[in-house]
Amino acid sequence: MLKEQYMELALSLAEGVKGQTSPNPPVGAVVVKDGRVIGMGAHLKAGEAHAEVHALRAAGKEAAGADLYVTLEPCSHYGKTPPCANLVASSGIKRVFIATVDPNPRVSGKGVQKLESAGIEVEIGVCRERADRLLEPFFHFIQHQTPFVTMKTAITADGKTAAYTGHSRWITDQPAREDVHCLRHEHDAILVGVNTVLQDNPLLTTRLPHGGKHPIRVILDTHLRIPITANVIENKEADTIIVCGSEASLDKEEALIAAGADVIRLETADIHIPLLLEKLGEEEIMTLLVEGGGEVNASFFQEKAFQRIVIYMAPKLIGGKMAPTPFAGEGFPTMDESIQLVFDKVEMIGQDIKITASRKEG
Ligand SMILES: Nc1c(/N=C/[C@H](O)[C@H](O)[C@H](O)COP(=O)(O)O)[nH]c(=O)[nH]c1=O
Ligand SMILES: Nc1c(N[C@@H]2O[C@H](COP(=O)(O)O)[C@@H](O)[C@H]2O)[nH]c(=O)[nH]c1=O
Ligand SMILES: [Zn+2]
Repeated sequence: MLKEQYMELALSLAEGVKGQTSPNPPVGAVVVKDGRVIGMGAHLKAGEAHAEVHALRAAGKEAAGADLYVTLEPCSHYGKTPPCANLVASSGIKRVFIATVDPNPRVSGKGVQKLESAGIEVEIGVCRERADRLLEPFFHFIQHQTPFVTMKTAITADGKTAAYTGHSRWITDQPAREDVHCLRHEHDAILVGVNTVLQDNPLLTTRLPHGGKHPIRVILDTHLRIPITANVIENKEADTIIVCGSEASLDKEEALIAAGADVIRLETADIHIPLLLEKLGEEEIMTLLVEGGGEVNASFFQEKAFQRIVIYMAPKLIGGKMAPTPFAGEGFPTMDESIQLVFDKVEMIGQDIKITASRKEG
């Protein structure tokens, strides 16, 4: 096999653990000797062994003189686990192929230095693009200490999120709705506004045939209008954080805490998105899925406080000038001021179209 094929094996391991390693990155590693894979592994959970440790453990003594393929530069610091670079050096590995380097200031470049000073040949950049794409949320989190935000919206072909009557179930078909649950599984937290809770009374849990991790539920509710009996409060499968403004009723806050929810009371009367994201970053929420409704989407949209957007478009036309749009609020006055996206991927999910786009920086 070619070096790219071994790195792609390591990348598929890393992609397989996406969403479960937060606030650590998803990393995969493969040990190869004389054209045979003799060890492989992925980082499974923050605080546990890193990918290289699992792969080298599987290789055992055979690792001496072998090649290591790893999707992220081996770490060189003592976090919750000892540095991988030292282990790689002491295991007798001859060459290390790295897909991309770790921007974590405690790590970047130091891992490579350690390997090279131990006489190990290092090659950087094998399948770099695919690794950078997978690690984008982690790199964002390390750089900003705020969650990497993905917005998700489901619209009819004429861009509506419901009929003018508010009726919305369903716009997209079962396969696309199941795909949304895969998104939820991959995210540390899911955020909606209290209007969505009042209208849809959603569970916001991950319901997949083969199971899946439930994201923390974050509800933006400036004046604590959420009913104590809401599904997101009564359902205990996932934690629920209610975010309110400084003027919200203290009694209601107490009642919500007594009902098992966490409450984040901001220092400001309104909810400012940048401040909210700092607070969620402090909770070590590395990836956030914003499922709207229109007002909440508009606030992230106005602040350009999202990095990616996933649009599910159904082959339906509902019409109605009063029918809701995914981004309420005032909007921008001219096309020049519109938010520029890059369409990364367009695919069919059953009868629906799934568009994955990144917000163009700058
Ligand atoms: N109405 C549609 C959607 N509507 C999404 C709304 O956020 C709605 O509140 C949640 O889907 C309900 O959450 P839960 O399932 O109870 O956890 N989303 C979609 O992808 N397609 C649609 O047709
Ligand atoms: N998950 C991962 C790495 N993650 C790196 O190590 C940091 C976490 O260290 P710790 O607290 O000890 O788990 C994390 O922020 C990132 O820089 N490095 C690797 O060599 N391989 C791995 O599989
Ligand atoms: Zn490590």
